Parts: sequence; structure tokens; C-alpha cells
Amino acid sequence: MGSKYAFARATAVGTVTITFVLMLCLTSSFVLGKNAVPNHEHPTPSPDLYTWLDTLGATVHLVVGPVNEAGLRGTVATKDIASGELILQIPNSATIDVGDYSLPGAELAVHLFRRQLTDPKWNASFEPYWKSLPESGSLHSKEVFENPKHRELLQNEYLAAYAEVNANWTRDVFAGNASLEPGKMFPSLLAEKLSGADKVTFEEFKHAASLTATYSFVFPNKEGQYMRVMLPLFDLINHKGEGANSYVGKDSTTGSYHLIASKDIKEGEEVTHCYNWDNERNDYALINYFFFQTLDPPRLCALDLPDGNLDGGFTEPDDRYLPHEKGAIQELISQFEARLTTFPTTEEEDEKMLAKEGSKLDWISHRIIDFRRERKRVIRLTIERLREREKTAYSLLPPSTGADASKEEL
Ligand SMILES: C[S@@+](CC[C@H](N)C(=O)[O-])C[C@H]1O[C@@H](n2cnc3c(N)ncnc32)[C@H](O)[C@@H]1O
Repeated sequence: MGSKYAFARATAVGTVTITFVLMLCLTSSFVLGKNAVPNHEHPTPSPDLYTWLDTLGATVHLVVGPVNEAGLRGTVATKDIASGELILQIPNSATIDVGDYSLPGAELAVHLFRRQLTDPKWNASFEPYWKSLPESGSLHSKEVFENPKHRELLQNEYLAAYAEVNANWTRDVFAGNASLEPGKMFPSLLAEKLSGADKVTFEEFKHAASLTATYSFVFPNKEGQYMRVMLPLFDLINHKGEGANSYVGKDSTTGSYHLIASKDIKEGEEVTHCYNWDNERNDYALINYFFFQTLDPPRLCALDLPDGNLDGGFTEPDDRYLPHEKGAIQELISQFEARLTTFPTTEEEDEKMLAKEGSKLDWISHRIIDFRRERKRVIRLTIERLREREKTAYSLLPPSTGADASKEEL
């Protein structure tokens, strides 16, 4: 997006006075050198961002910077904050209602470009925000998942097809071949002769689609319509499910947004919130936001759960979805064992690949290989867990003793 055309991320849903964010989505920055996201891709925002927000009347008790050894960009508290206290507040004037929450990133990108191109003064006033967002090439998601080599690395046809369909959609909306809003595909900006529309490249458009999908929240506007909203600084907060220490709300009277501590937070501690519990499933998180987590206890990918799919909703711990009856446990163990043998590479081979060739891989390939290694590890651990469970599981089969004895009696 650079400075001319920029956007937001995260997805949340709010309601009345101080409503909860249901989903959100940020993107990390600062990430590391060779293997993960290179740290030049999400640099720490310049002080202009804080100055700009301060001028508009924001309250800010966090700062953006690296939050782990790999250099992932995130936010840390600048003072001790008690549970229930305010961490961050930005006025409505610092936010952007991009479009209806149900629209894909590509259509939202068209909305954002329209706003930027029709109101250059407003666009220029948001410069500090645009600069805080990841640059083109440093963001990945289903909206831009168009490289077949990357999709093949997923080692899963369903995930690859899902990524391809979404990436094709972005291309089609840009080219004017498809849209959920037929009159509002990207070429309509050209037809409206908006100055600068002809200079927007597909690369910029894709990036905008990815940002509007992954750096935006969902909240209702004054009319009660749920919108994708871009919230500066809120979108630099990373996701955590269990253990998140804050939540996002909207004041429906003033239209301002608030981040409230849900636990006591120490100065220097990372501030996190739960974008959406579906992100606790690594395939969901990877395809939508291009990150995955190593959780303890581990969680299977949604696609590895019985009846699992990528639509979301598998938000309970794995135990909720795994069988307790002996025969069903044995069947699932066999399925998992078979699944591990059908992957083109083993967990160990993926590990070796990352260790040996990791530094030569582009960051997208590296993350996908790391994701599939983690997927296999969790399946392996789940097999071990099921074997333990099998020992004390009940059985639906009748006890086998007695039948032979009765024969003898006859
Ligand atoms: C809304 S942004 C959050 C800020 C982002 N880290 C940045 O610096 O721009 C969402 C992105 O942050 C990263 N992210 C968020 N939570 C994460 C987590 N728990 N682990 C790893 N990466 C995470 C992912 O790249 C995701 O797409």
C-alpha cells in the first residue's frame, strides 16, 4: 500500500456501549531475518503514528515493537495496567469503516481505493497510519495465495483449492470478471475517472485486499450495520486465544474504540487479544492470516478433526471432538496413522528441510513447511493420547467370554 493507498486489518464484531470484538486480525511485523518474515517487512512504526493519534485525542498505554525471539512485531504495555482498565482508546475520526463485514477483501479493497482516490486530503491525513501497515510483499493470506508452488507445499488438496479459489477471486474483482457487488468491481473506479485509479497495479490491489481482510475488525456502525473497520494501532496487537489479556469494544455513543485489560498486565508485557477462536486451529489461521501457533495442549488442524472443515466453528479443545469408545478410538488411530503415511514428507524430513535449507527458502515457503511440520507433530501426539485413552475406554462390543462355555454345556 505504501503511502498512497493504505489500509487496515482485523475483524471484530461489536454492539452497544462498549461492545466486544468478535474477531480481529492483525499482522505481525518485525519478524526476523532469514526464515520467518524478514524484519524489514514490518518495521516499528515511526513516532508519527503516536503523534497523529495523540493529536486526534487518543489514549495510548502500549508501544509497538518485537515481542519474541523471532522478531514478531506486536505491542507491549508501557505501564502496569489492572484488569478492567483502559489500555488504548482511539476516537472515531482515526478509524475507517471500509464496507459491509461480509464482503471479501477484494471488494473491500475497491471501497478503500474509492475513498482514498475521491478524498486525497483525507487520504493524506491518514499517512502515519498507512505507514504503520505492512508493506506489499510482507503480507500473505488467502486473498494473495496465487503461487501454485506455495499451494503445493501445503500438502493438502482441500487447503490448496481453498487458497486458489480465494486468490482467483481477488484477480477477478480487479479484472472486472466477478464480484459480490457487480457494479463495484475495480474497473468501475476507472469508469468513474477517479484520478490515480489507472495507476493502481495488481500488486497494490492484492495487497489492499489482503489488508482489508486481515487487518480489519467487525463492528456495527450507527445504523447497526456490521462493518469492516480499520483501527490504527489496534491492528498491531497479536492474537492469543487462551491467555489473551485484553478485549476490544466500541462506545456506541461516541463511536470511539477501546482496548480494555481482561487481566492485570505488567509494564513490558505483550498485549494480546483473541481475534477469533477459530484461529486456534492452525489450518484456519494459516490460510486466513498466515500464522500458526504451537499450543500446549496441542490442537489438531480443523481438517484433521472428525467431520472437520475450514468454515470455522471448531473452537472447543480437541477432547470435545475425539471419540471415547474403544472401537471408534482404534479406527481414528488407524486413520491418523494412514494420514501420516500419505504426506509426501515426514515430520522429520520437514524439520531437516527447515534446518538445512531454511535460510534459502522464501519466507512464505518457510512458514508453510513449518506449518505442515507442526500439523504432523500434532497428529503424532494425538495418536499417543488416543492410545492412552484406549486403555481405559468403554467398549460397545459384548464381552467375548461365556459363548464357548455355553457351547460346551450343550
Ligand atoms: C493484525 S496483525 C497483528 C500485528 C502484526 N504482527 C504486525 O506487526 O503487523 C495480524 C498478523 O499478525 C501476525 N500474528 C498475529 N498473531 C500472531 C500469533 N499469535 N503468532 C504469530 N503471528 C501472529 C500474523 O501474521 C497475522 O496475520
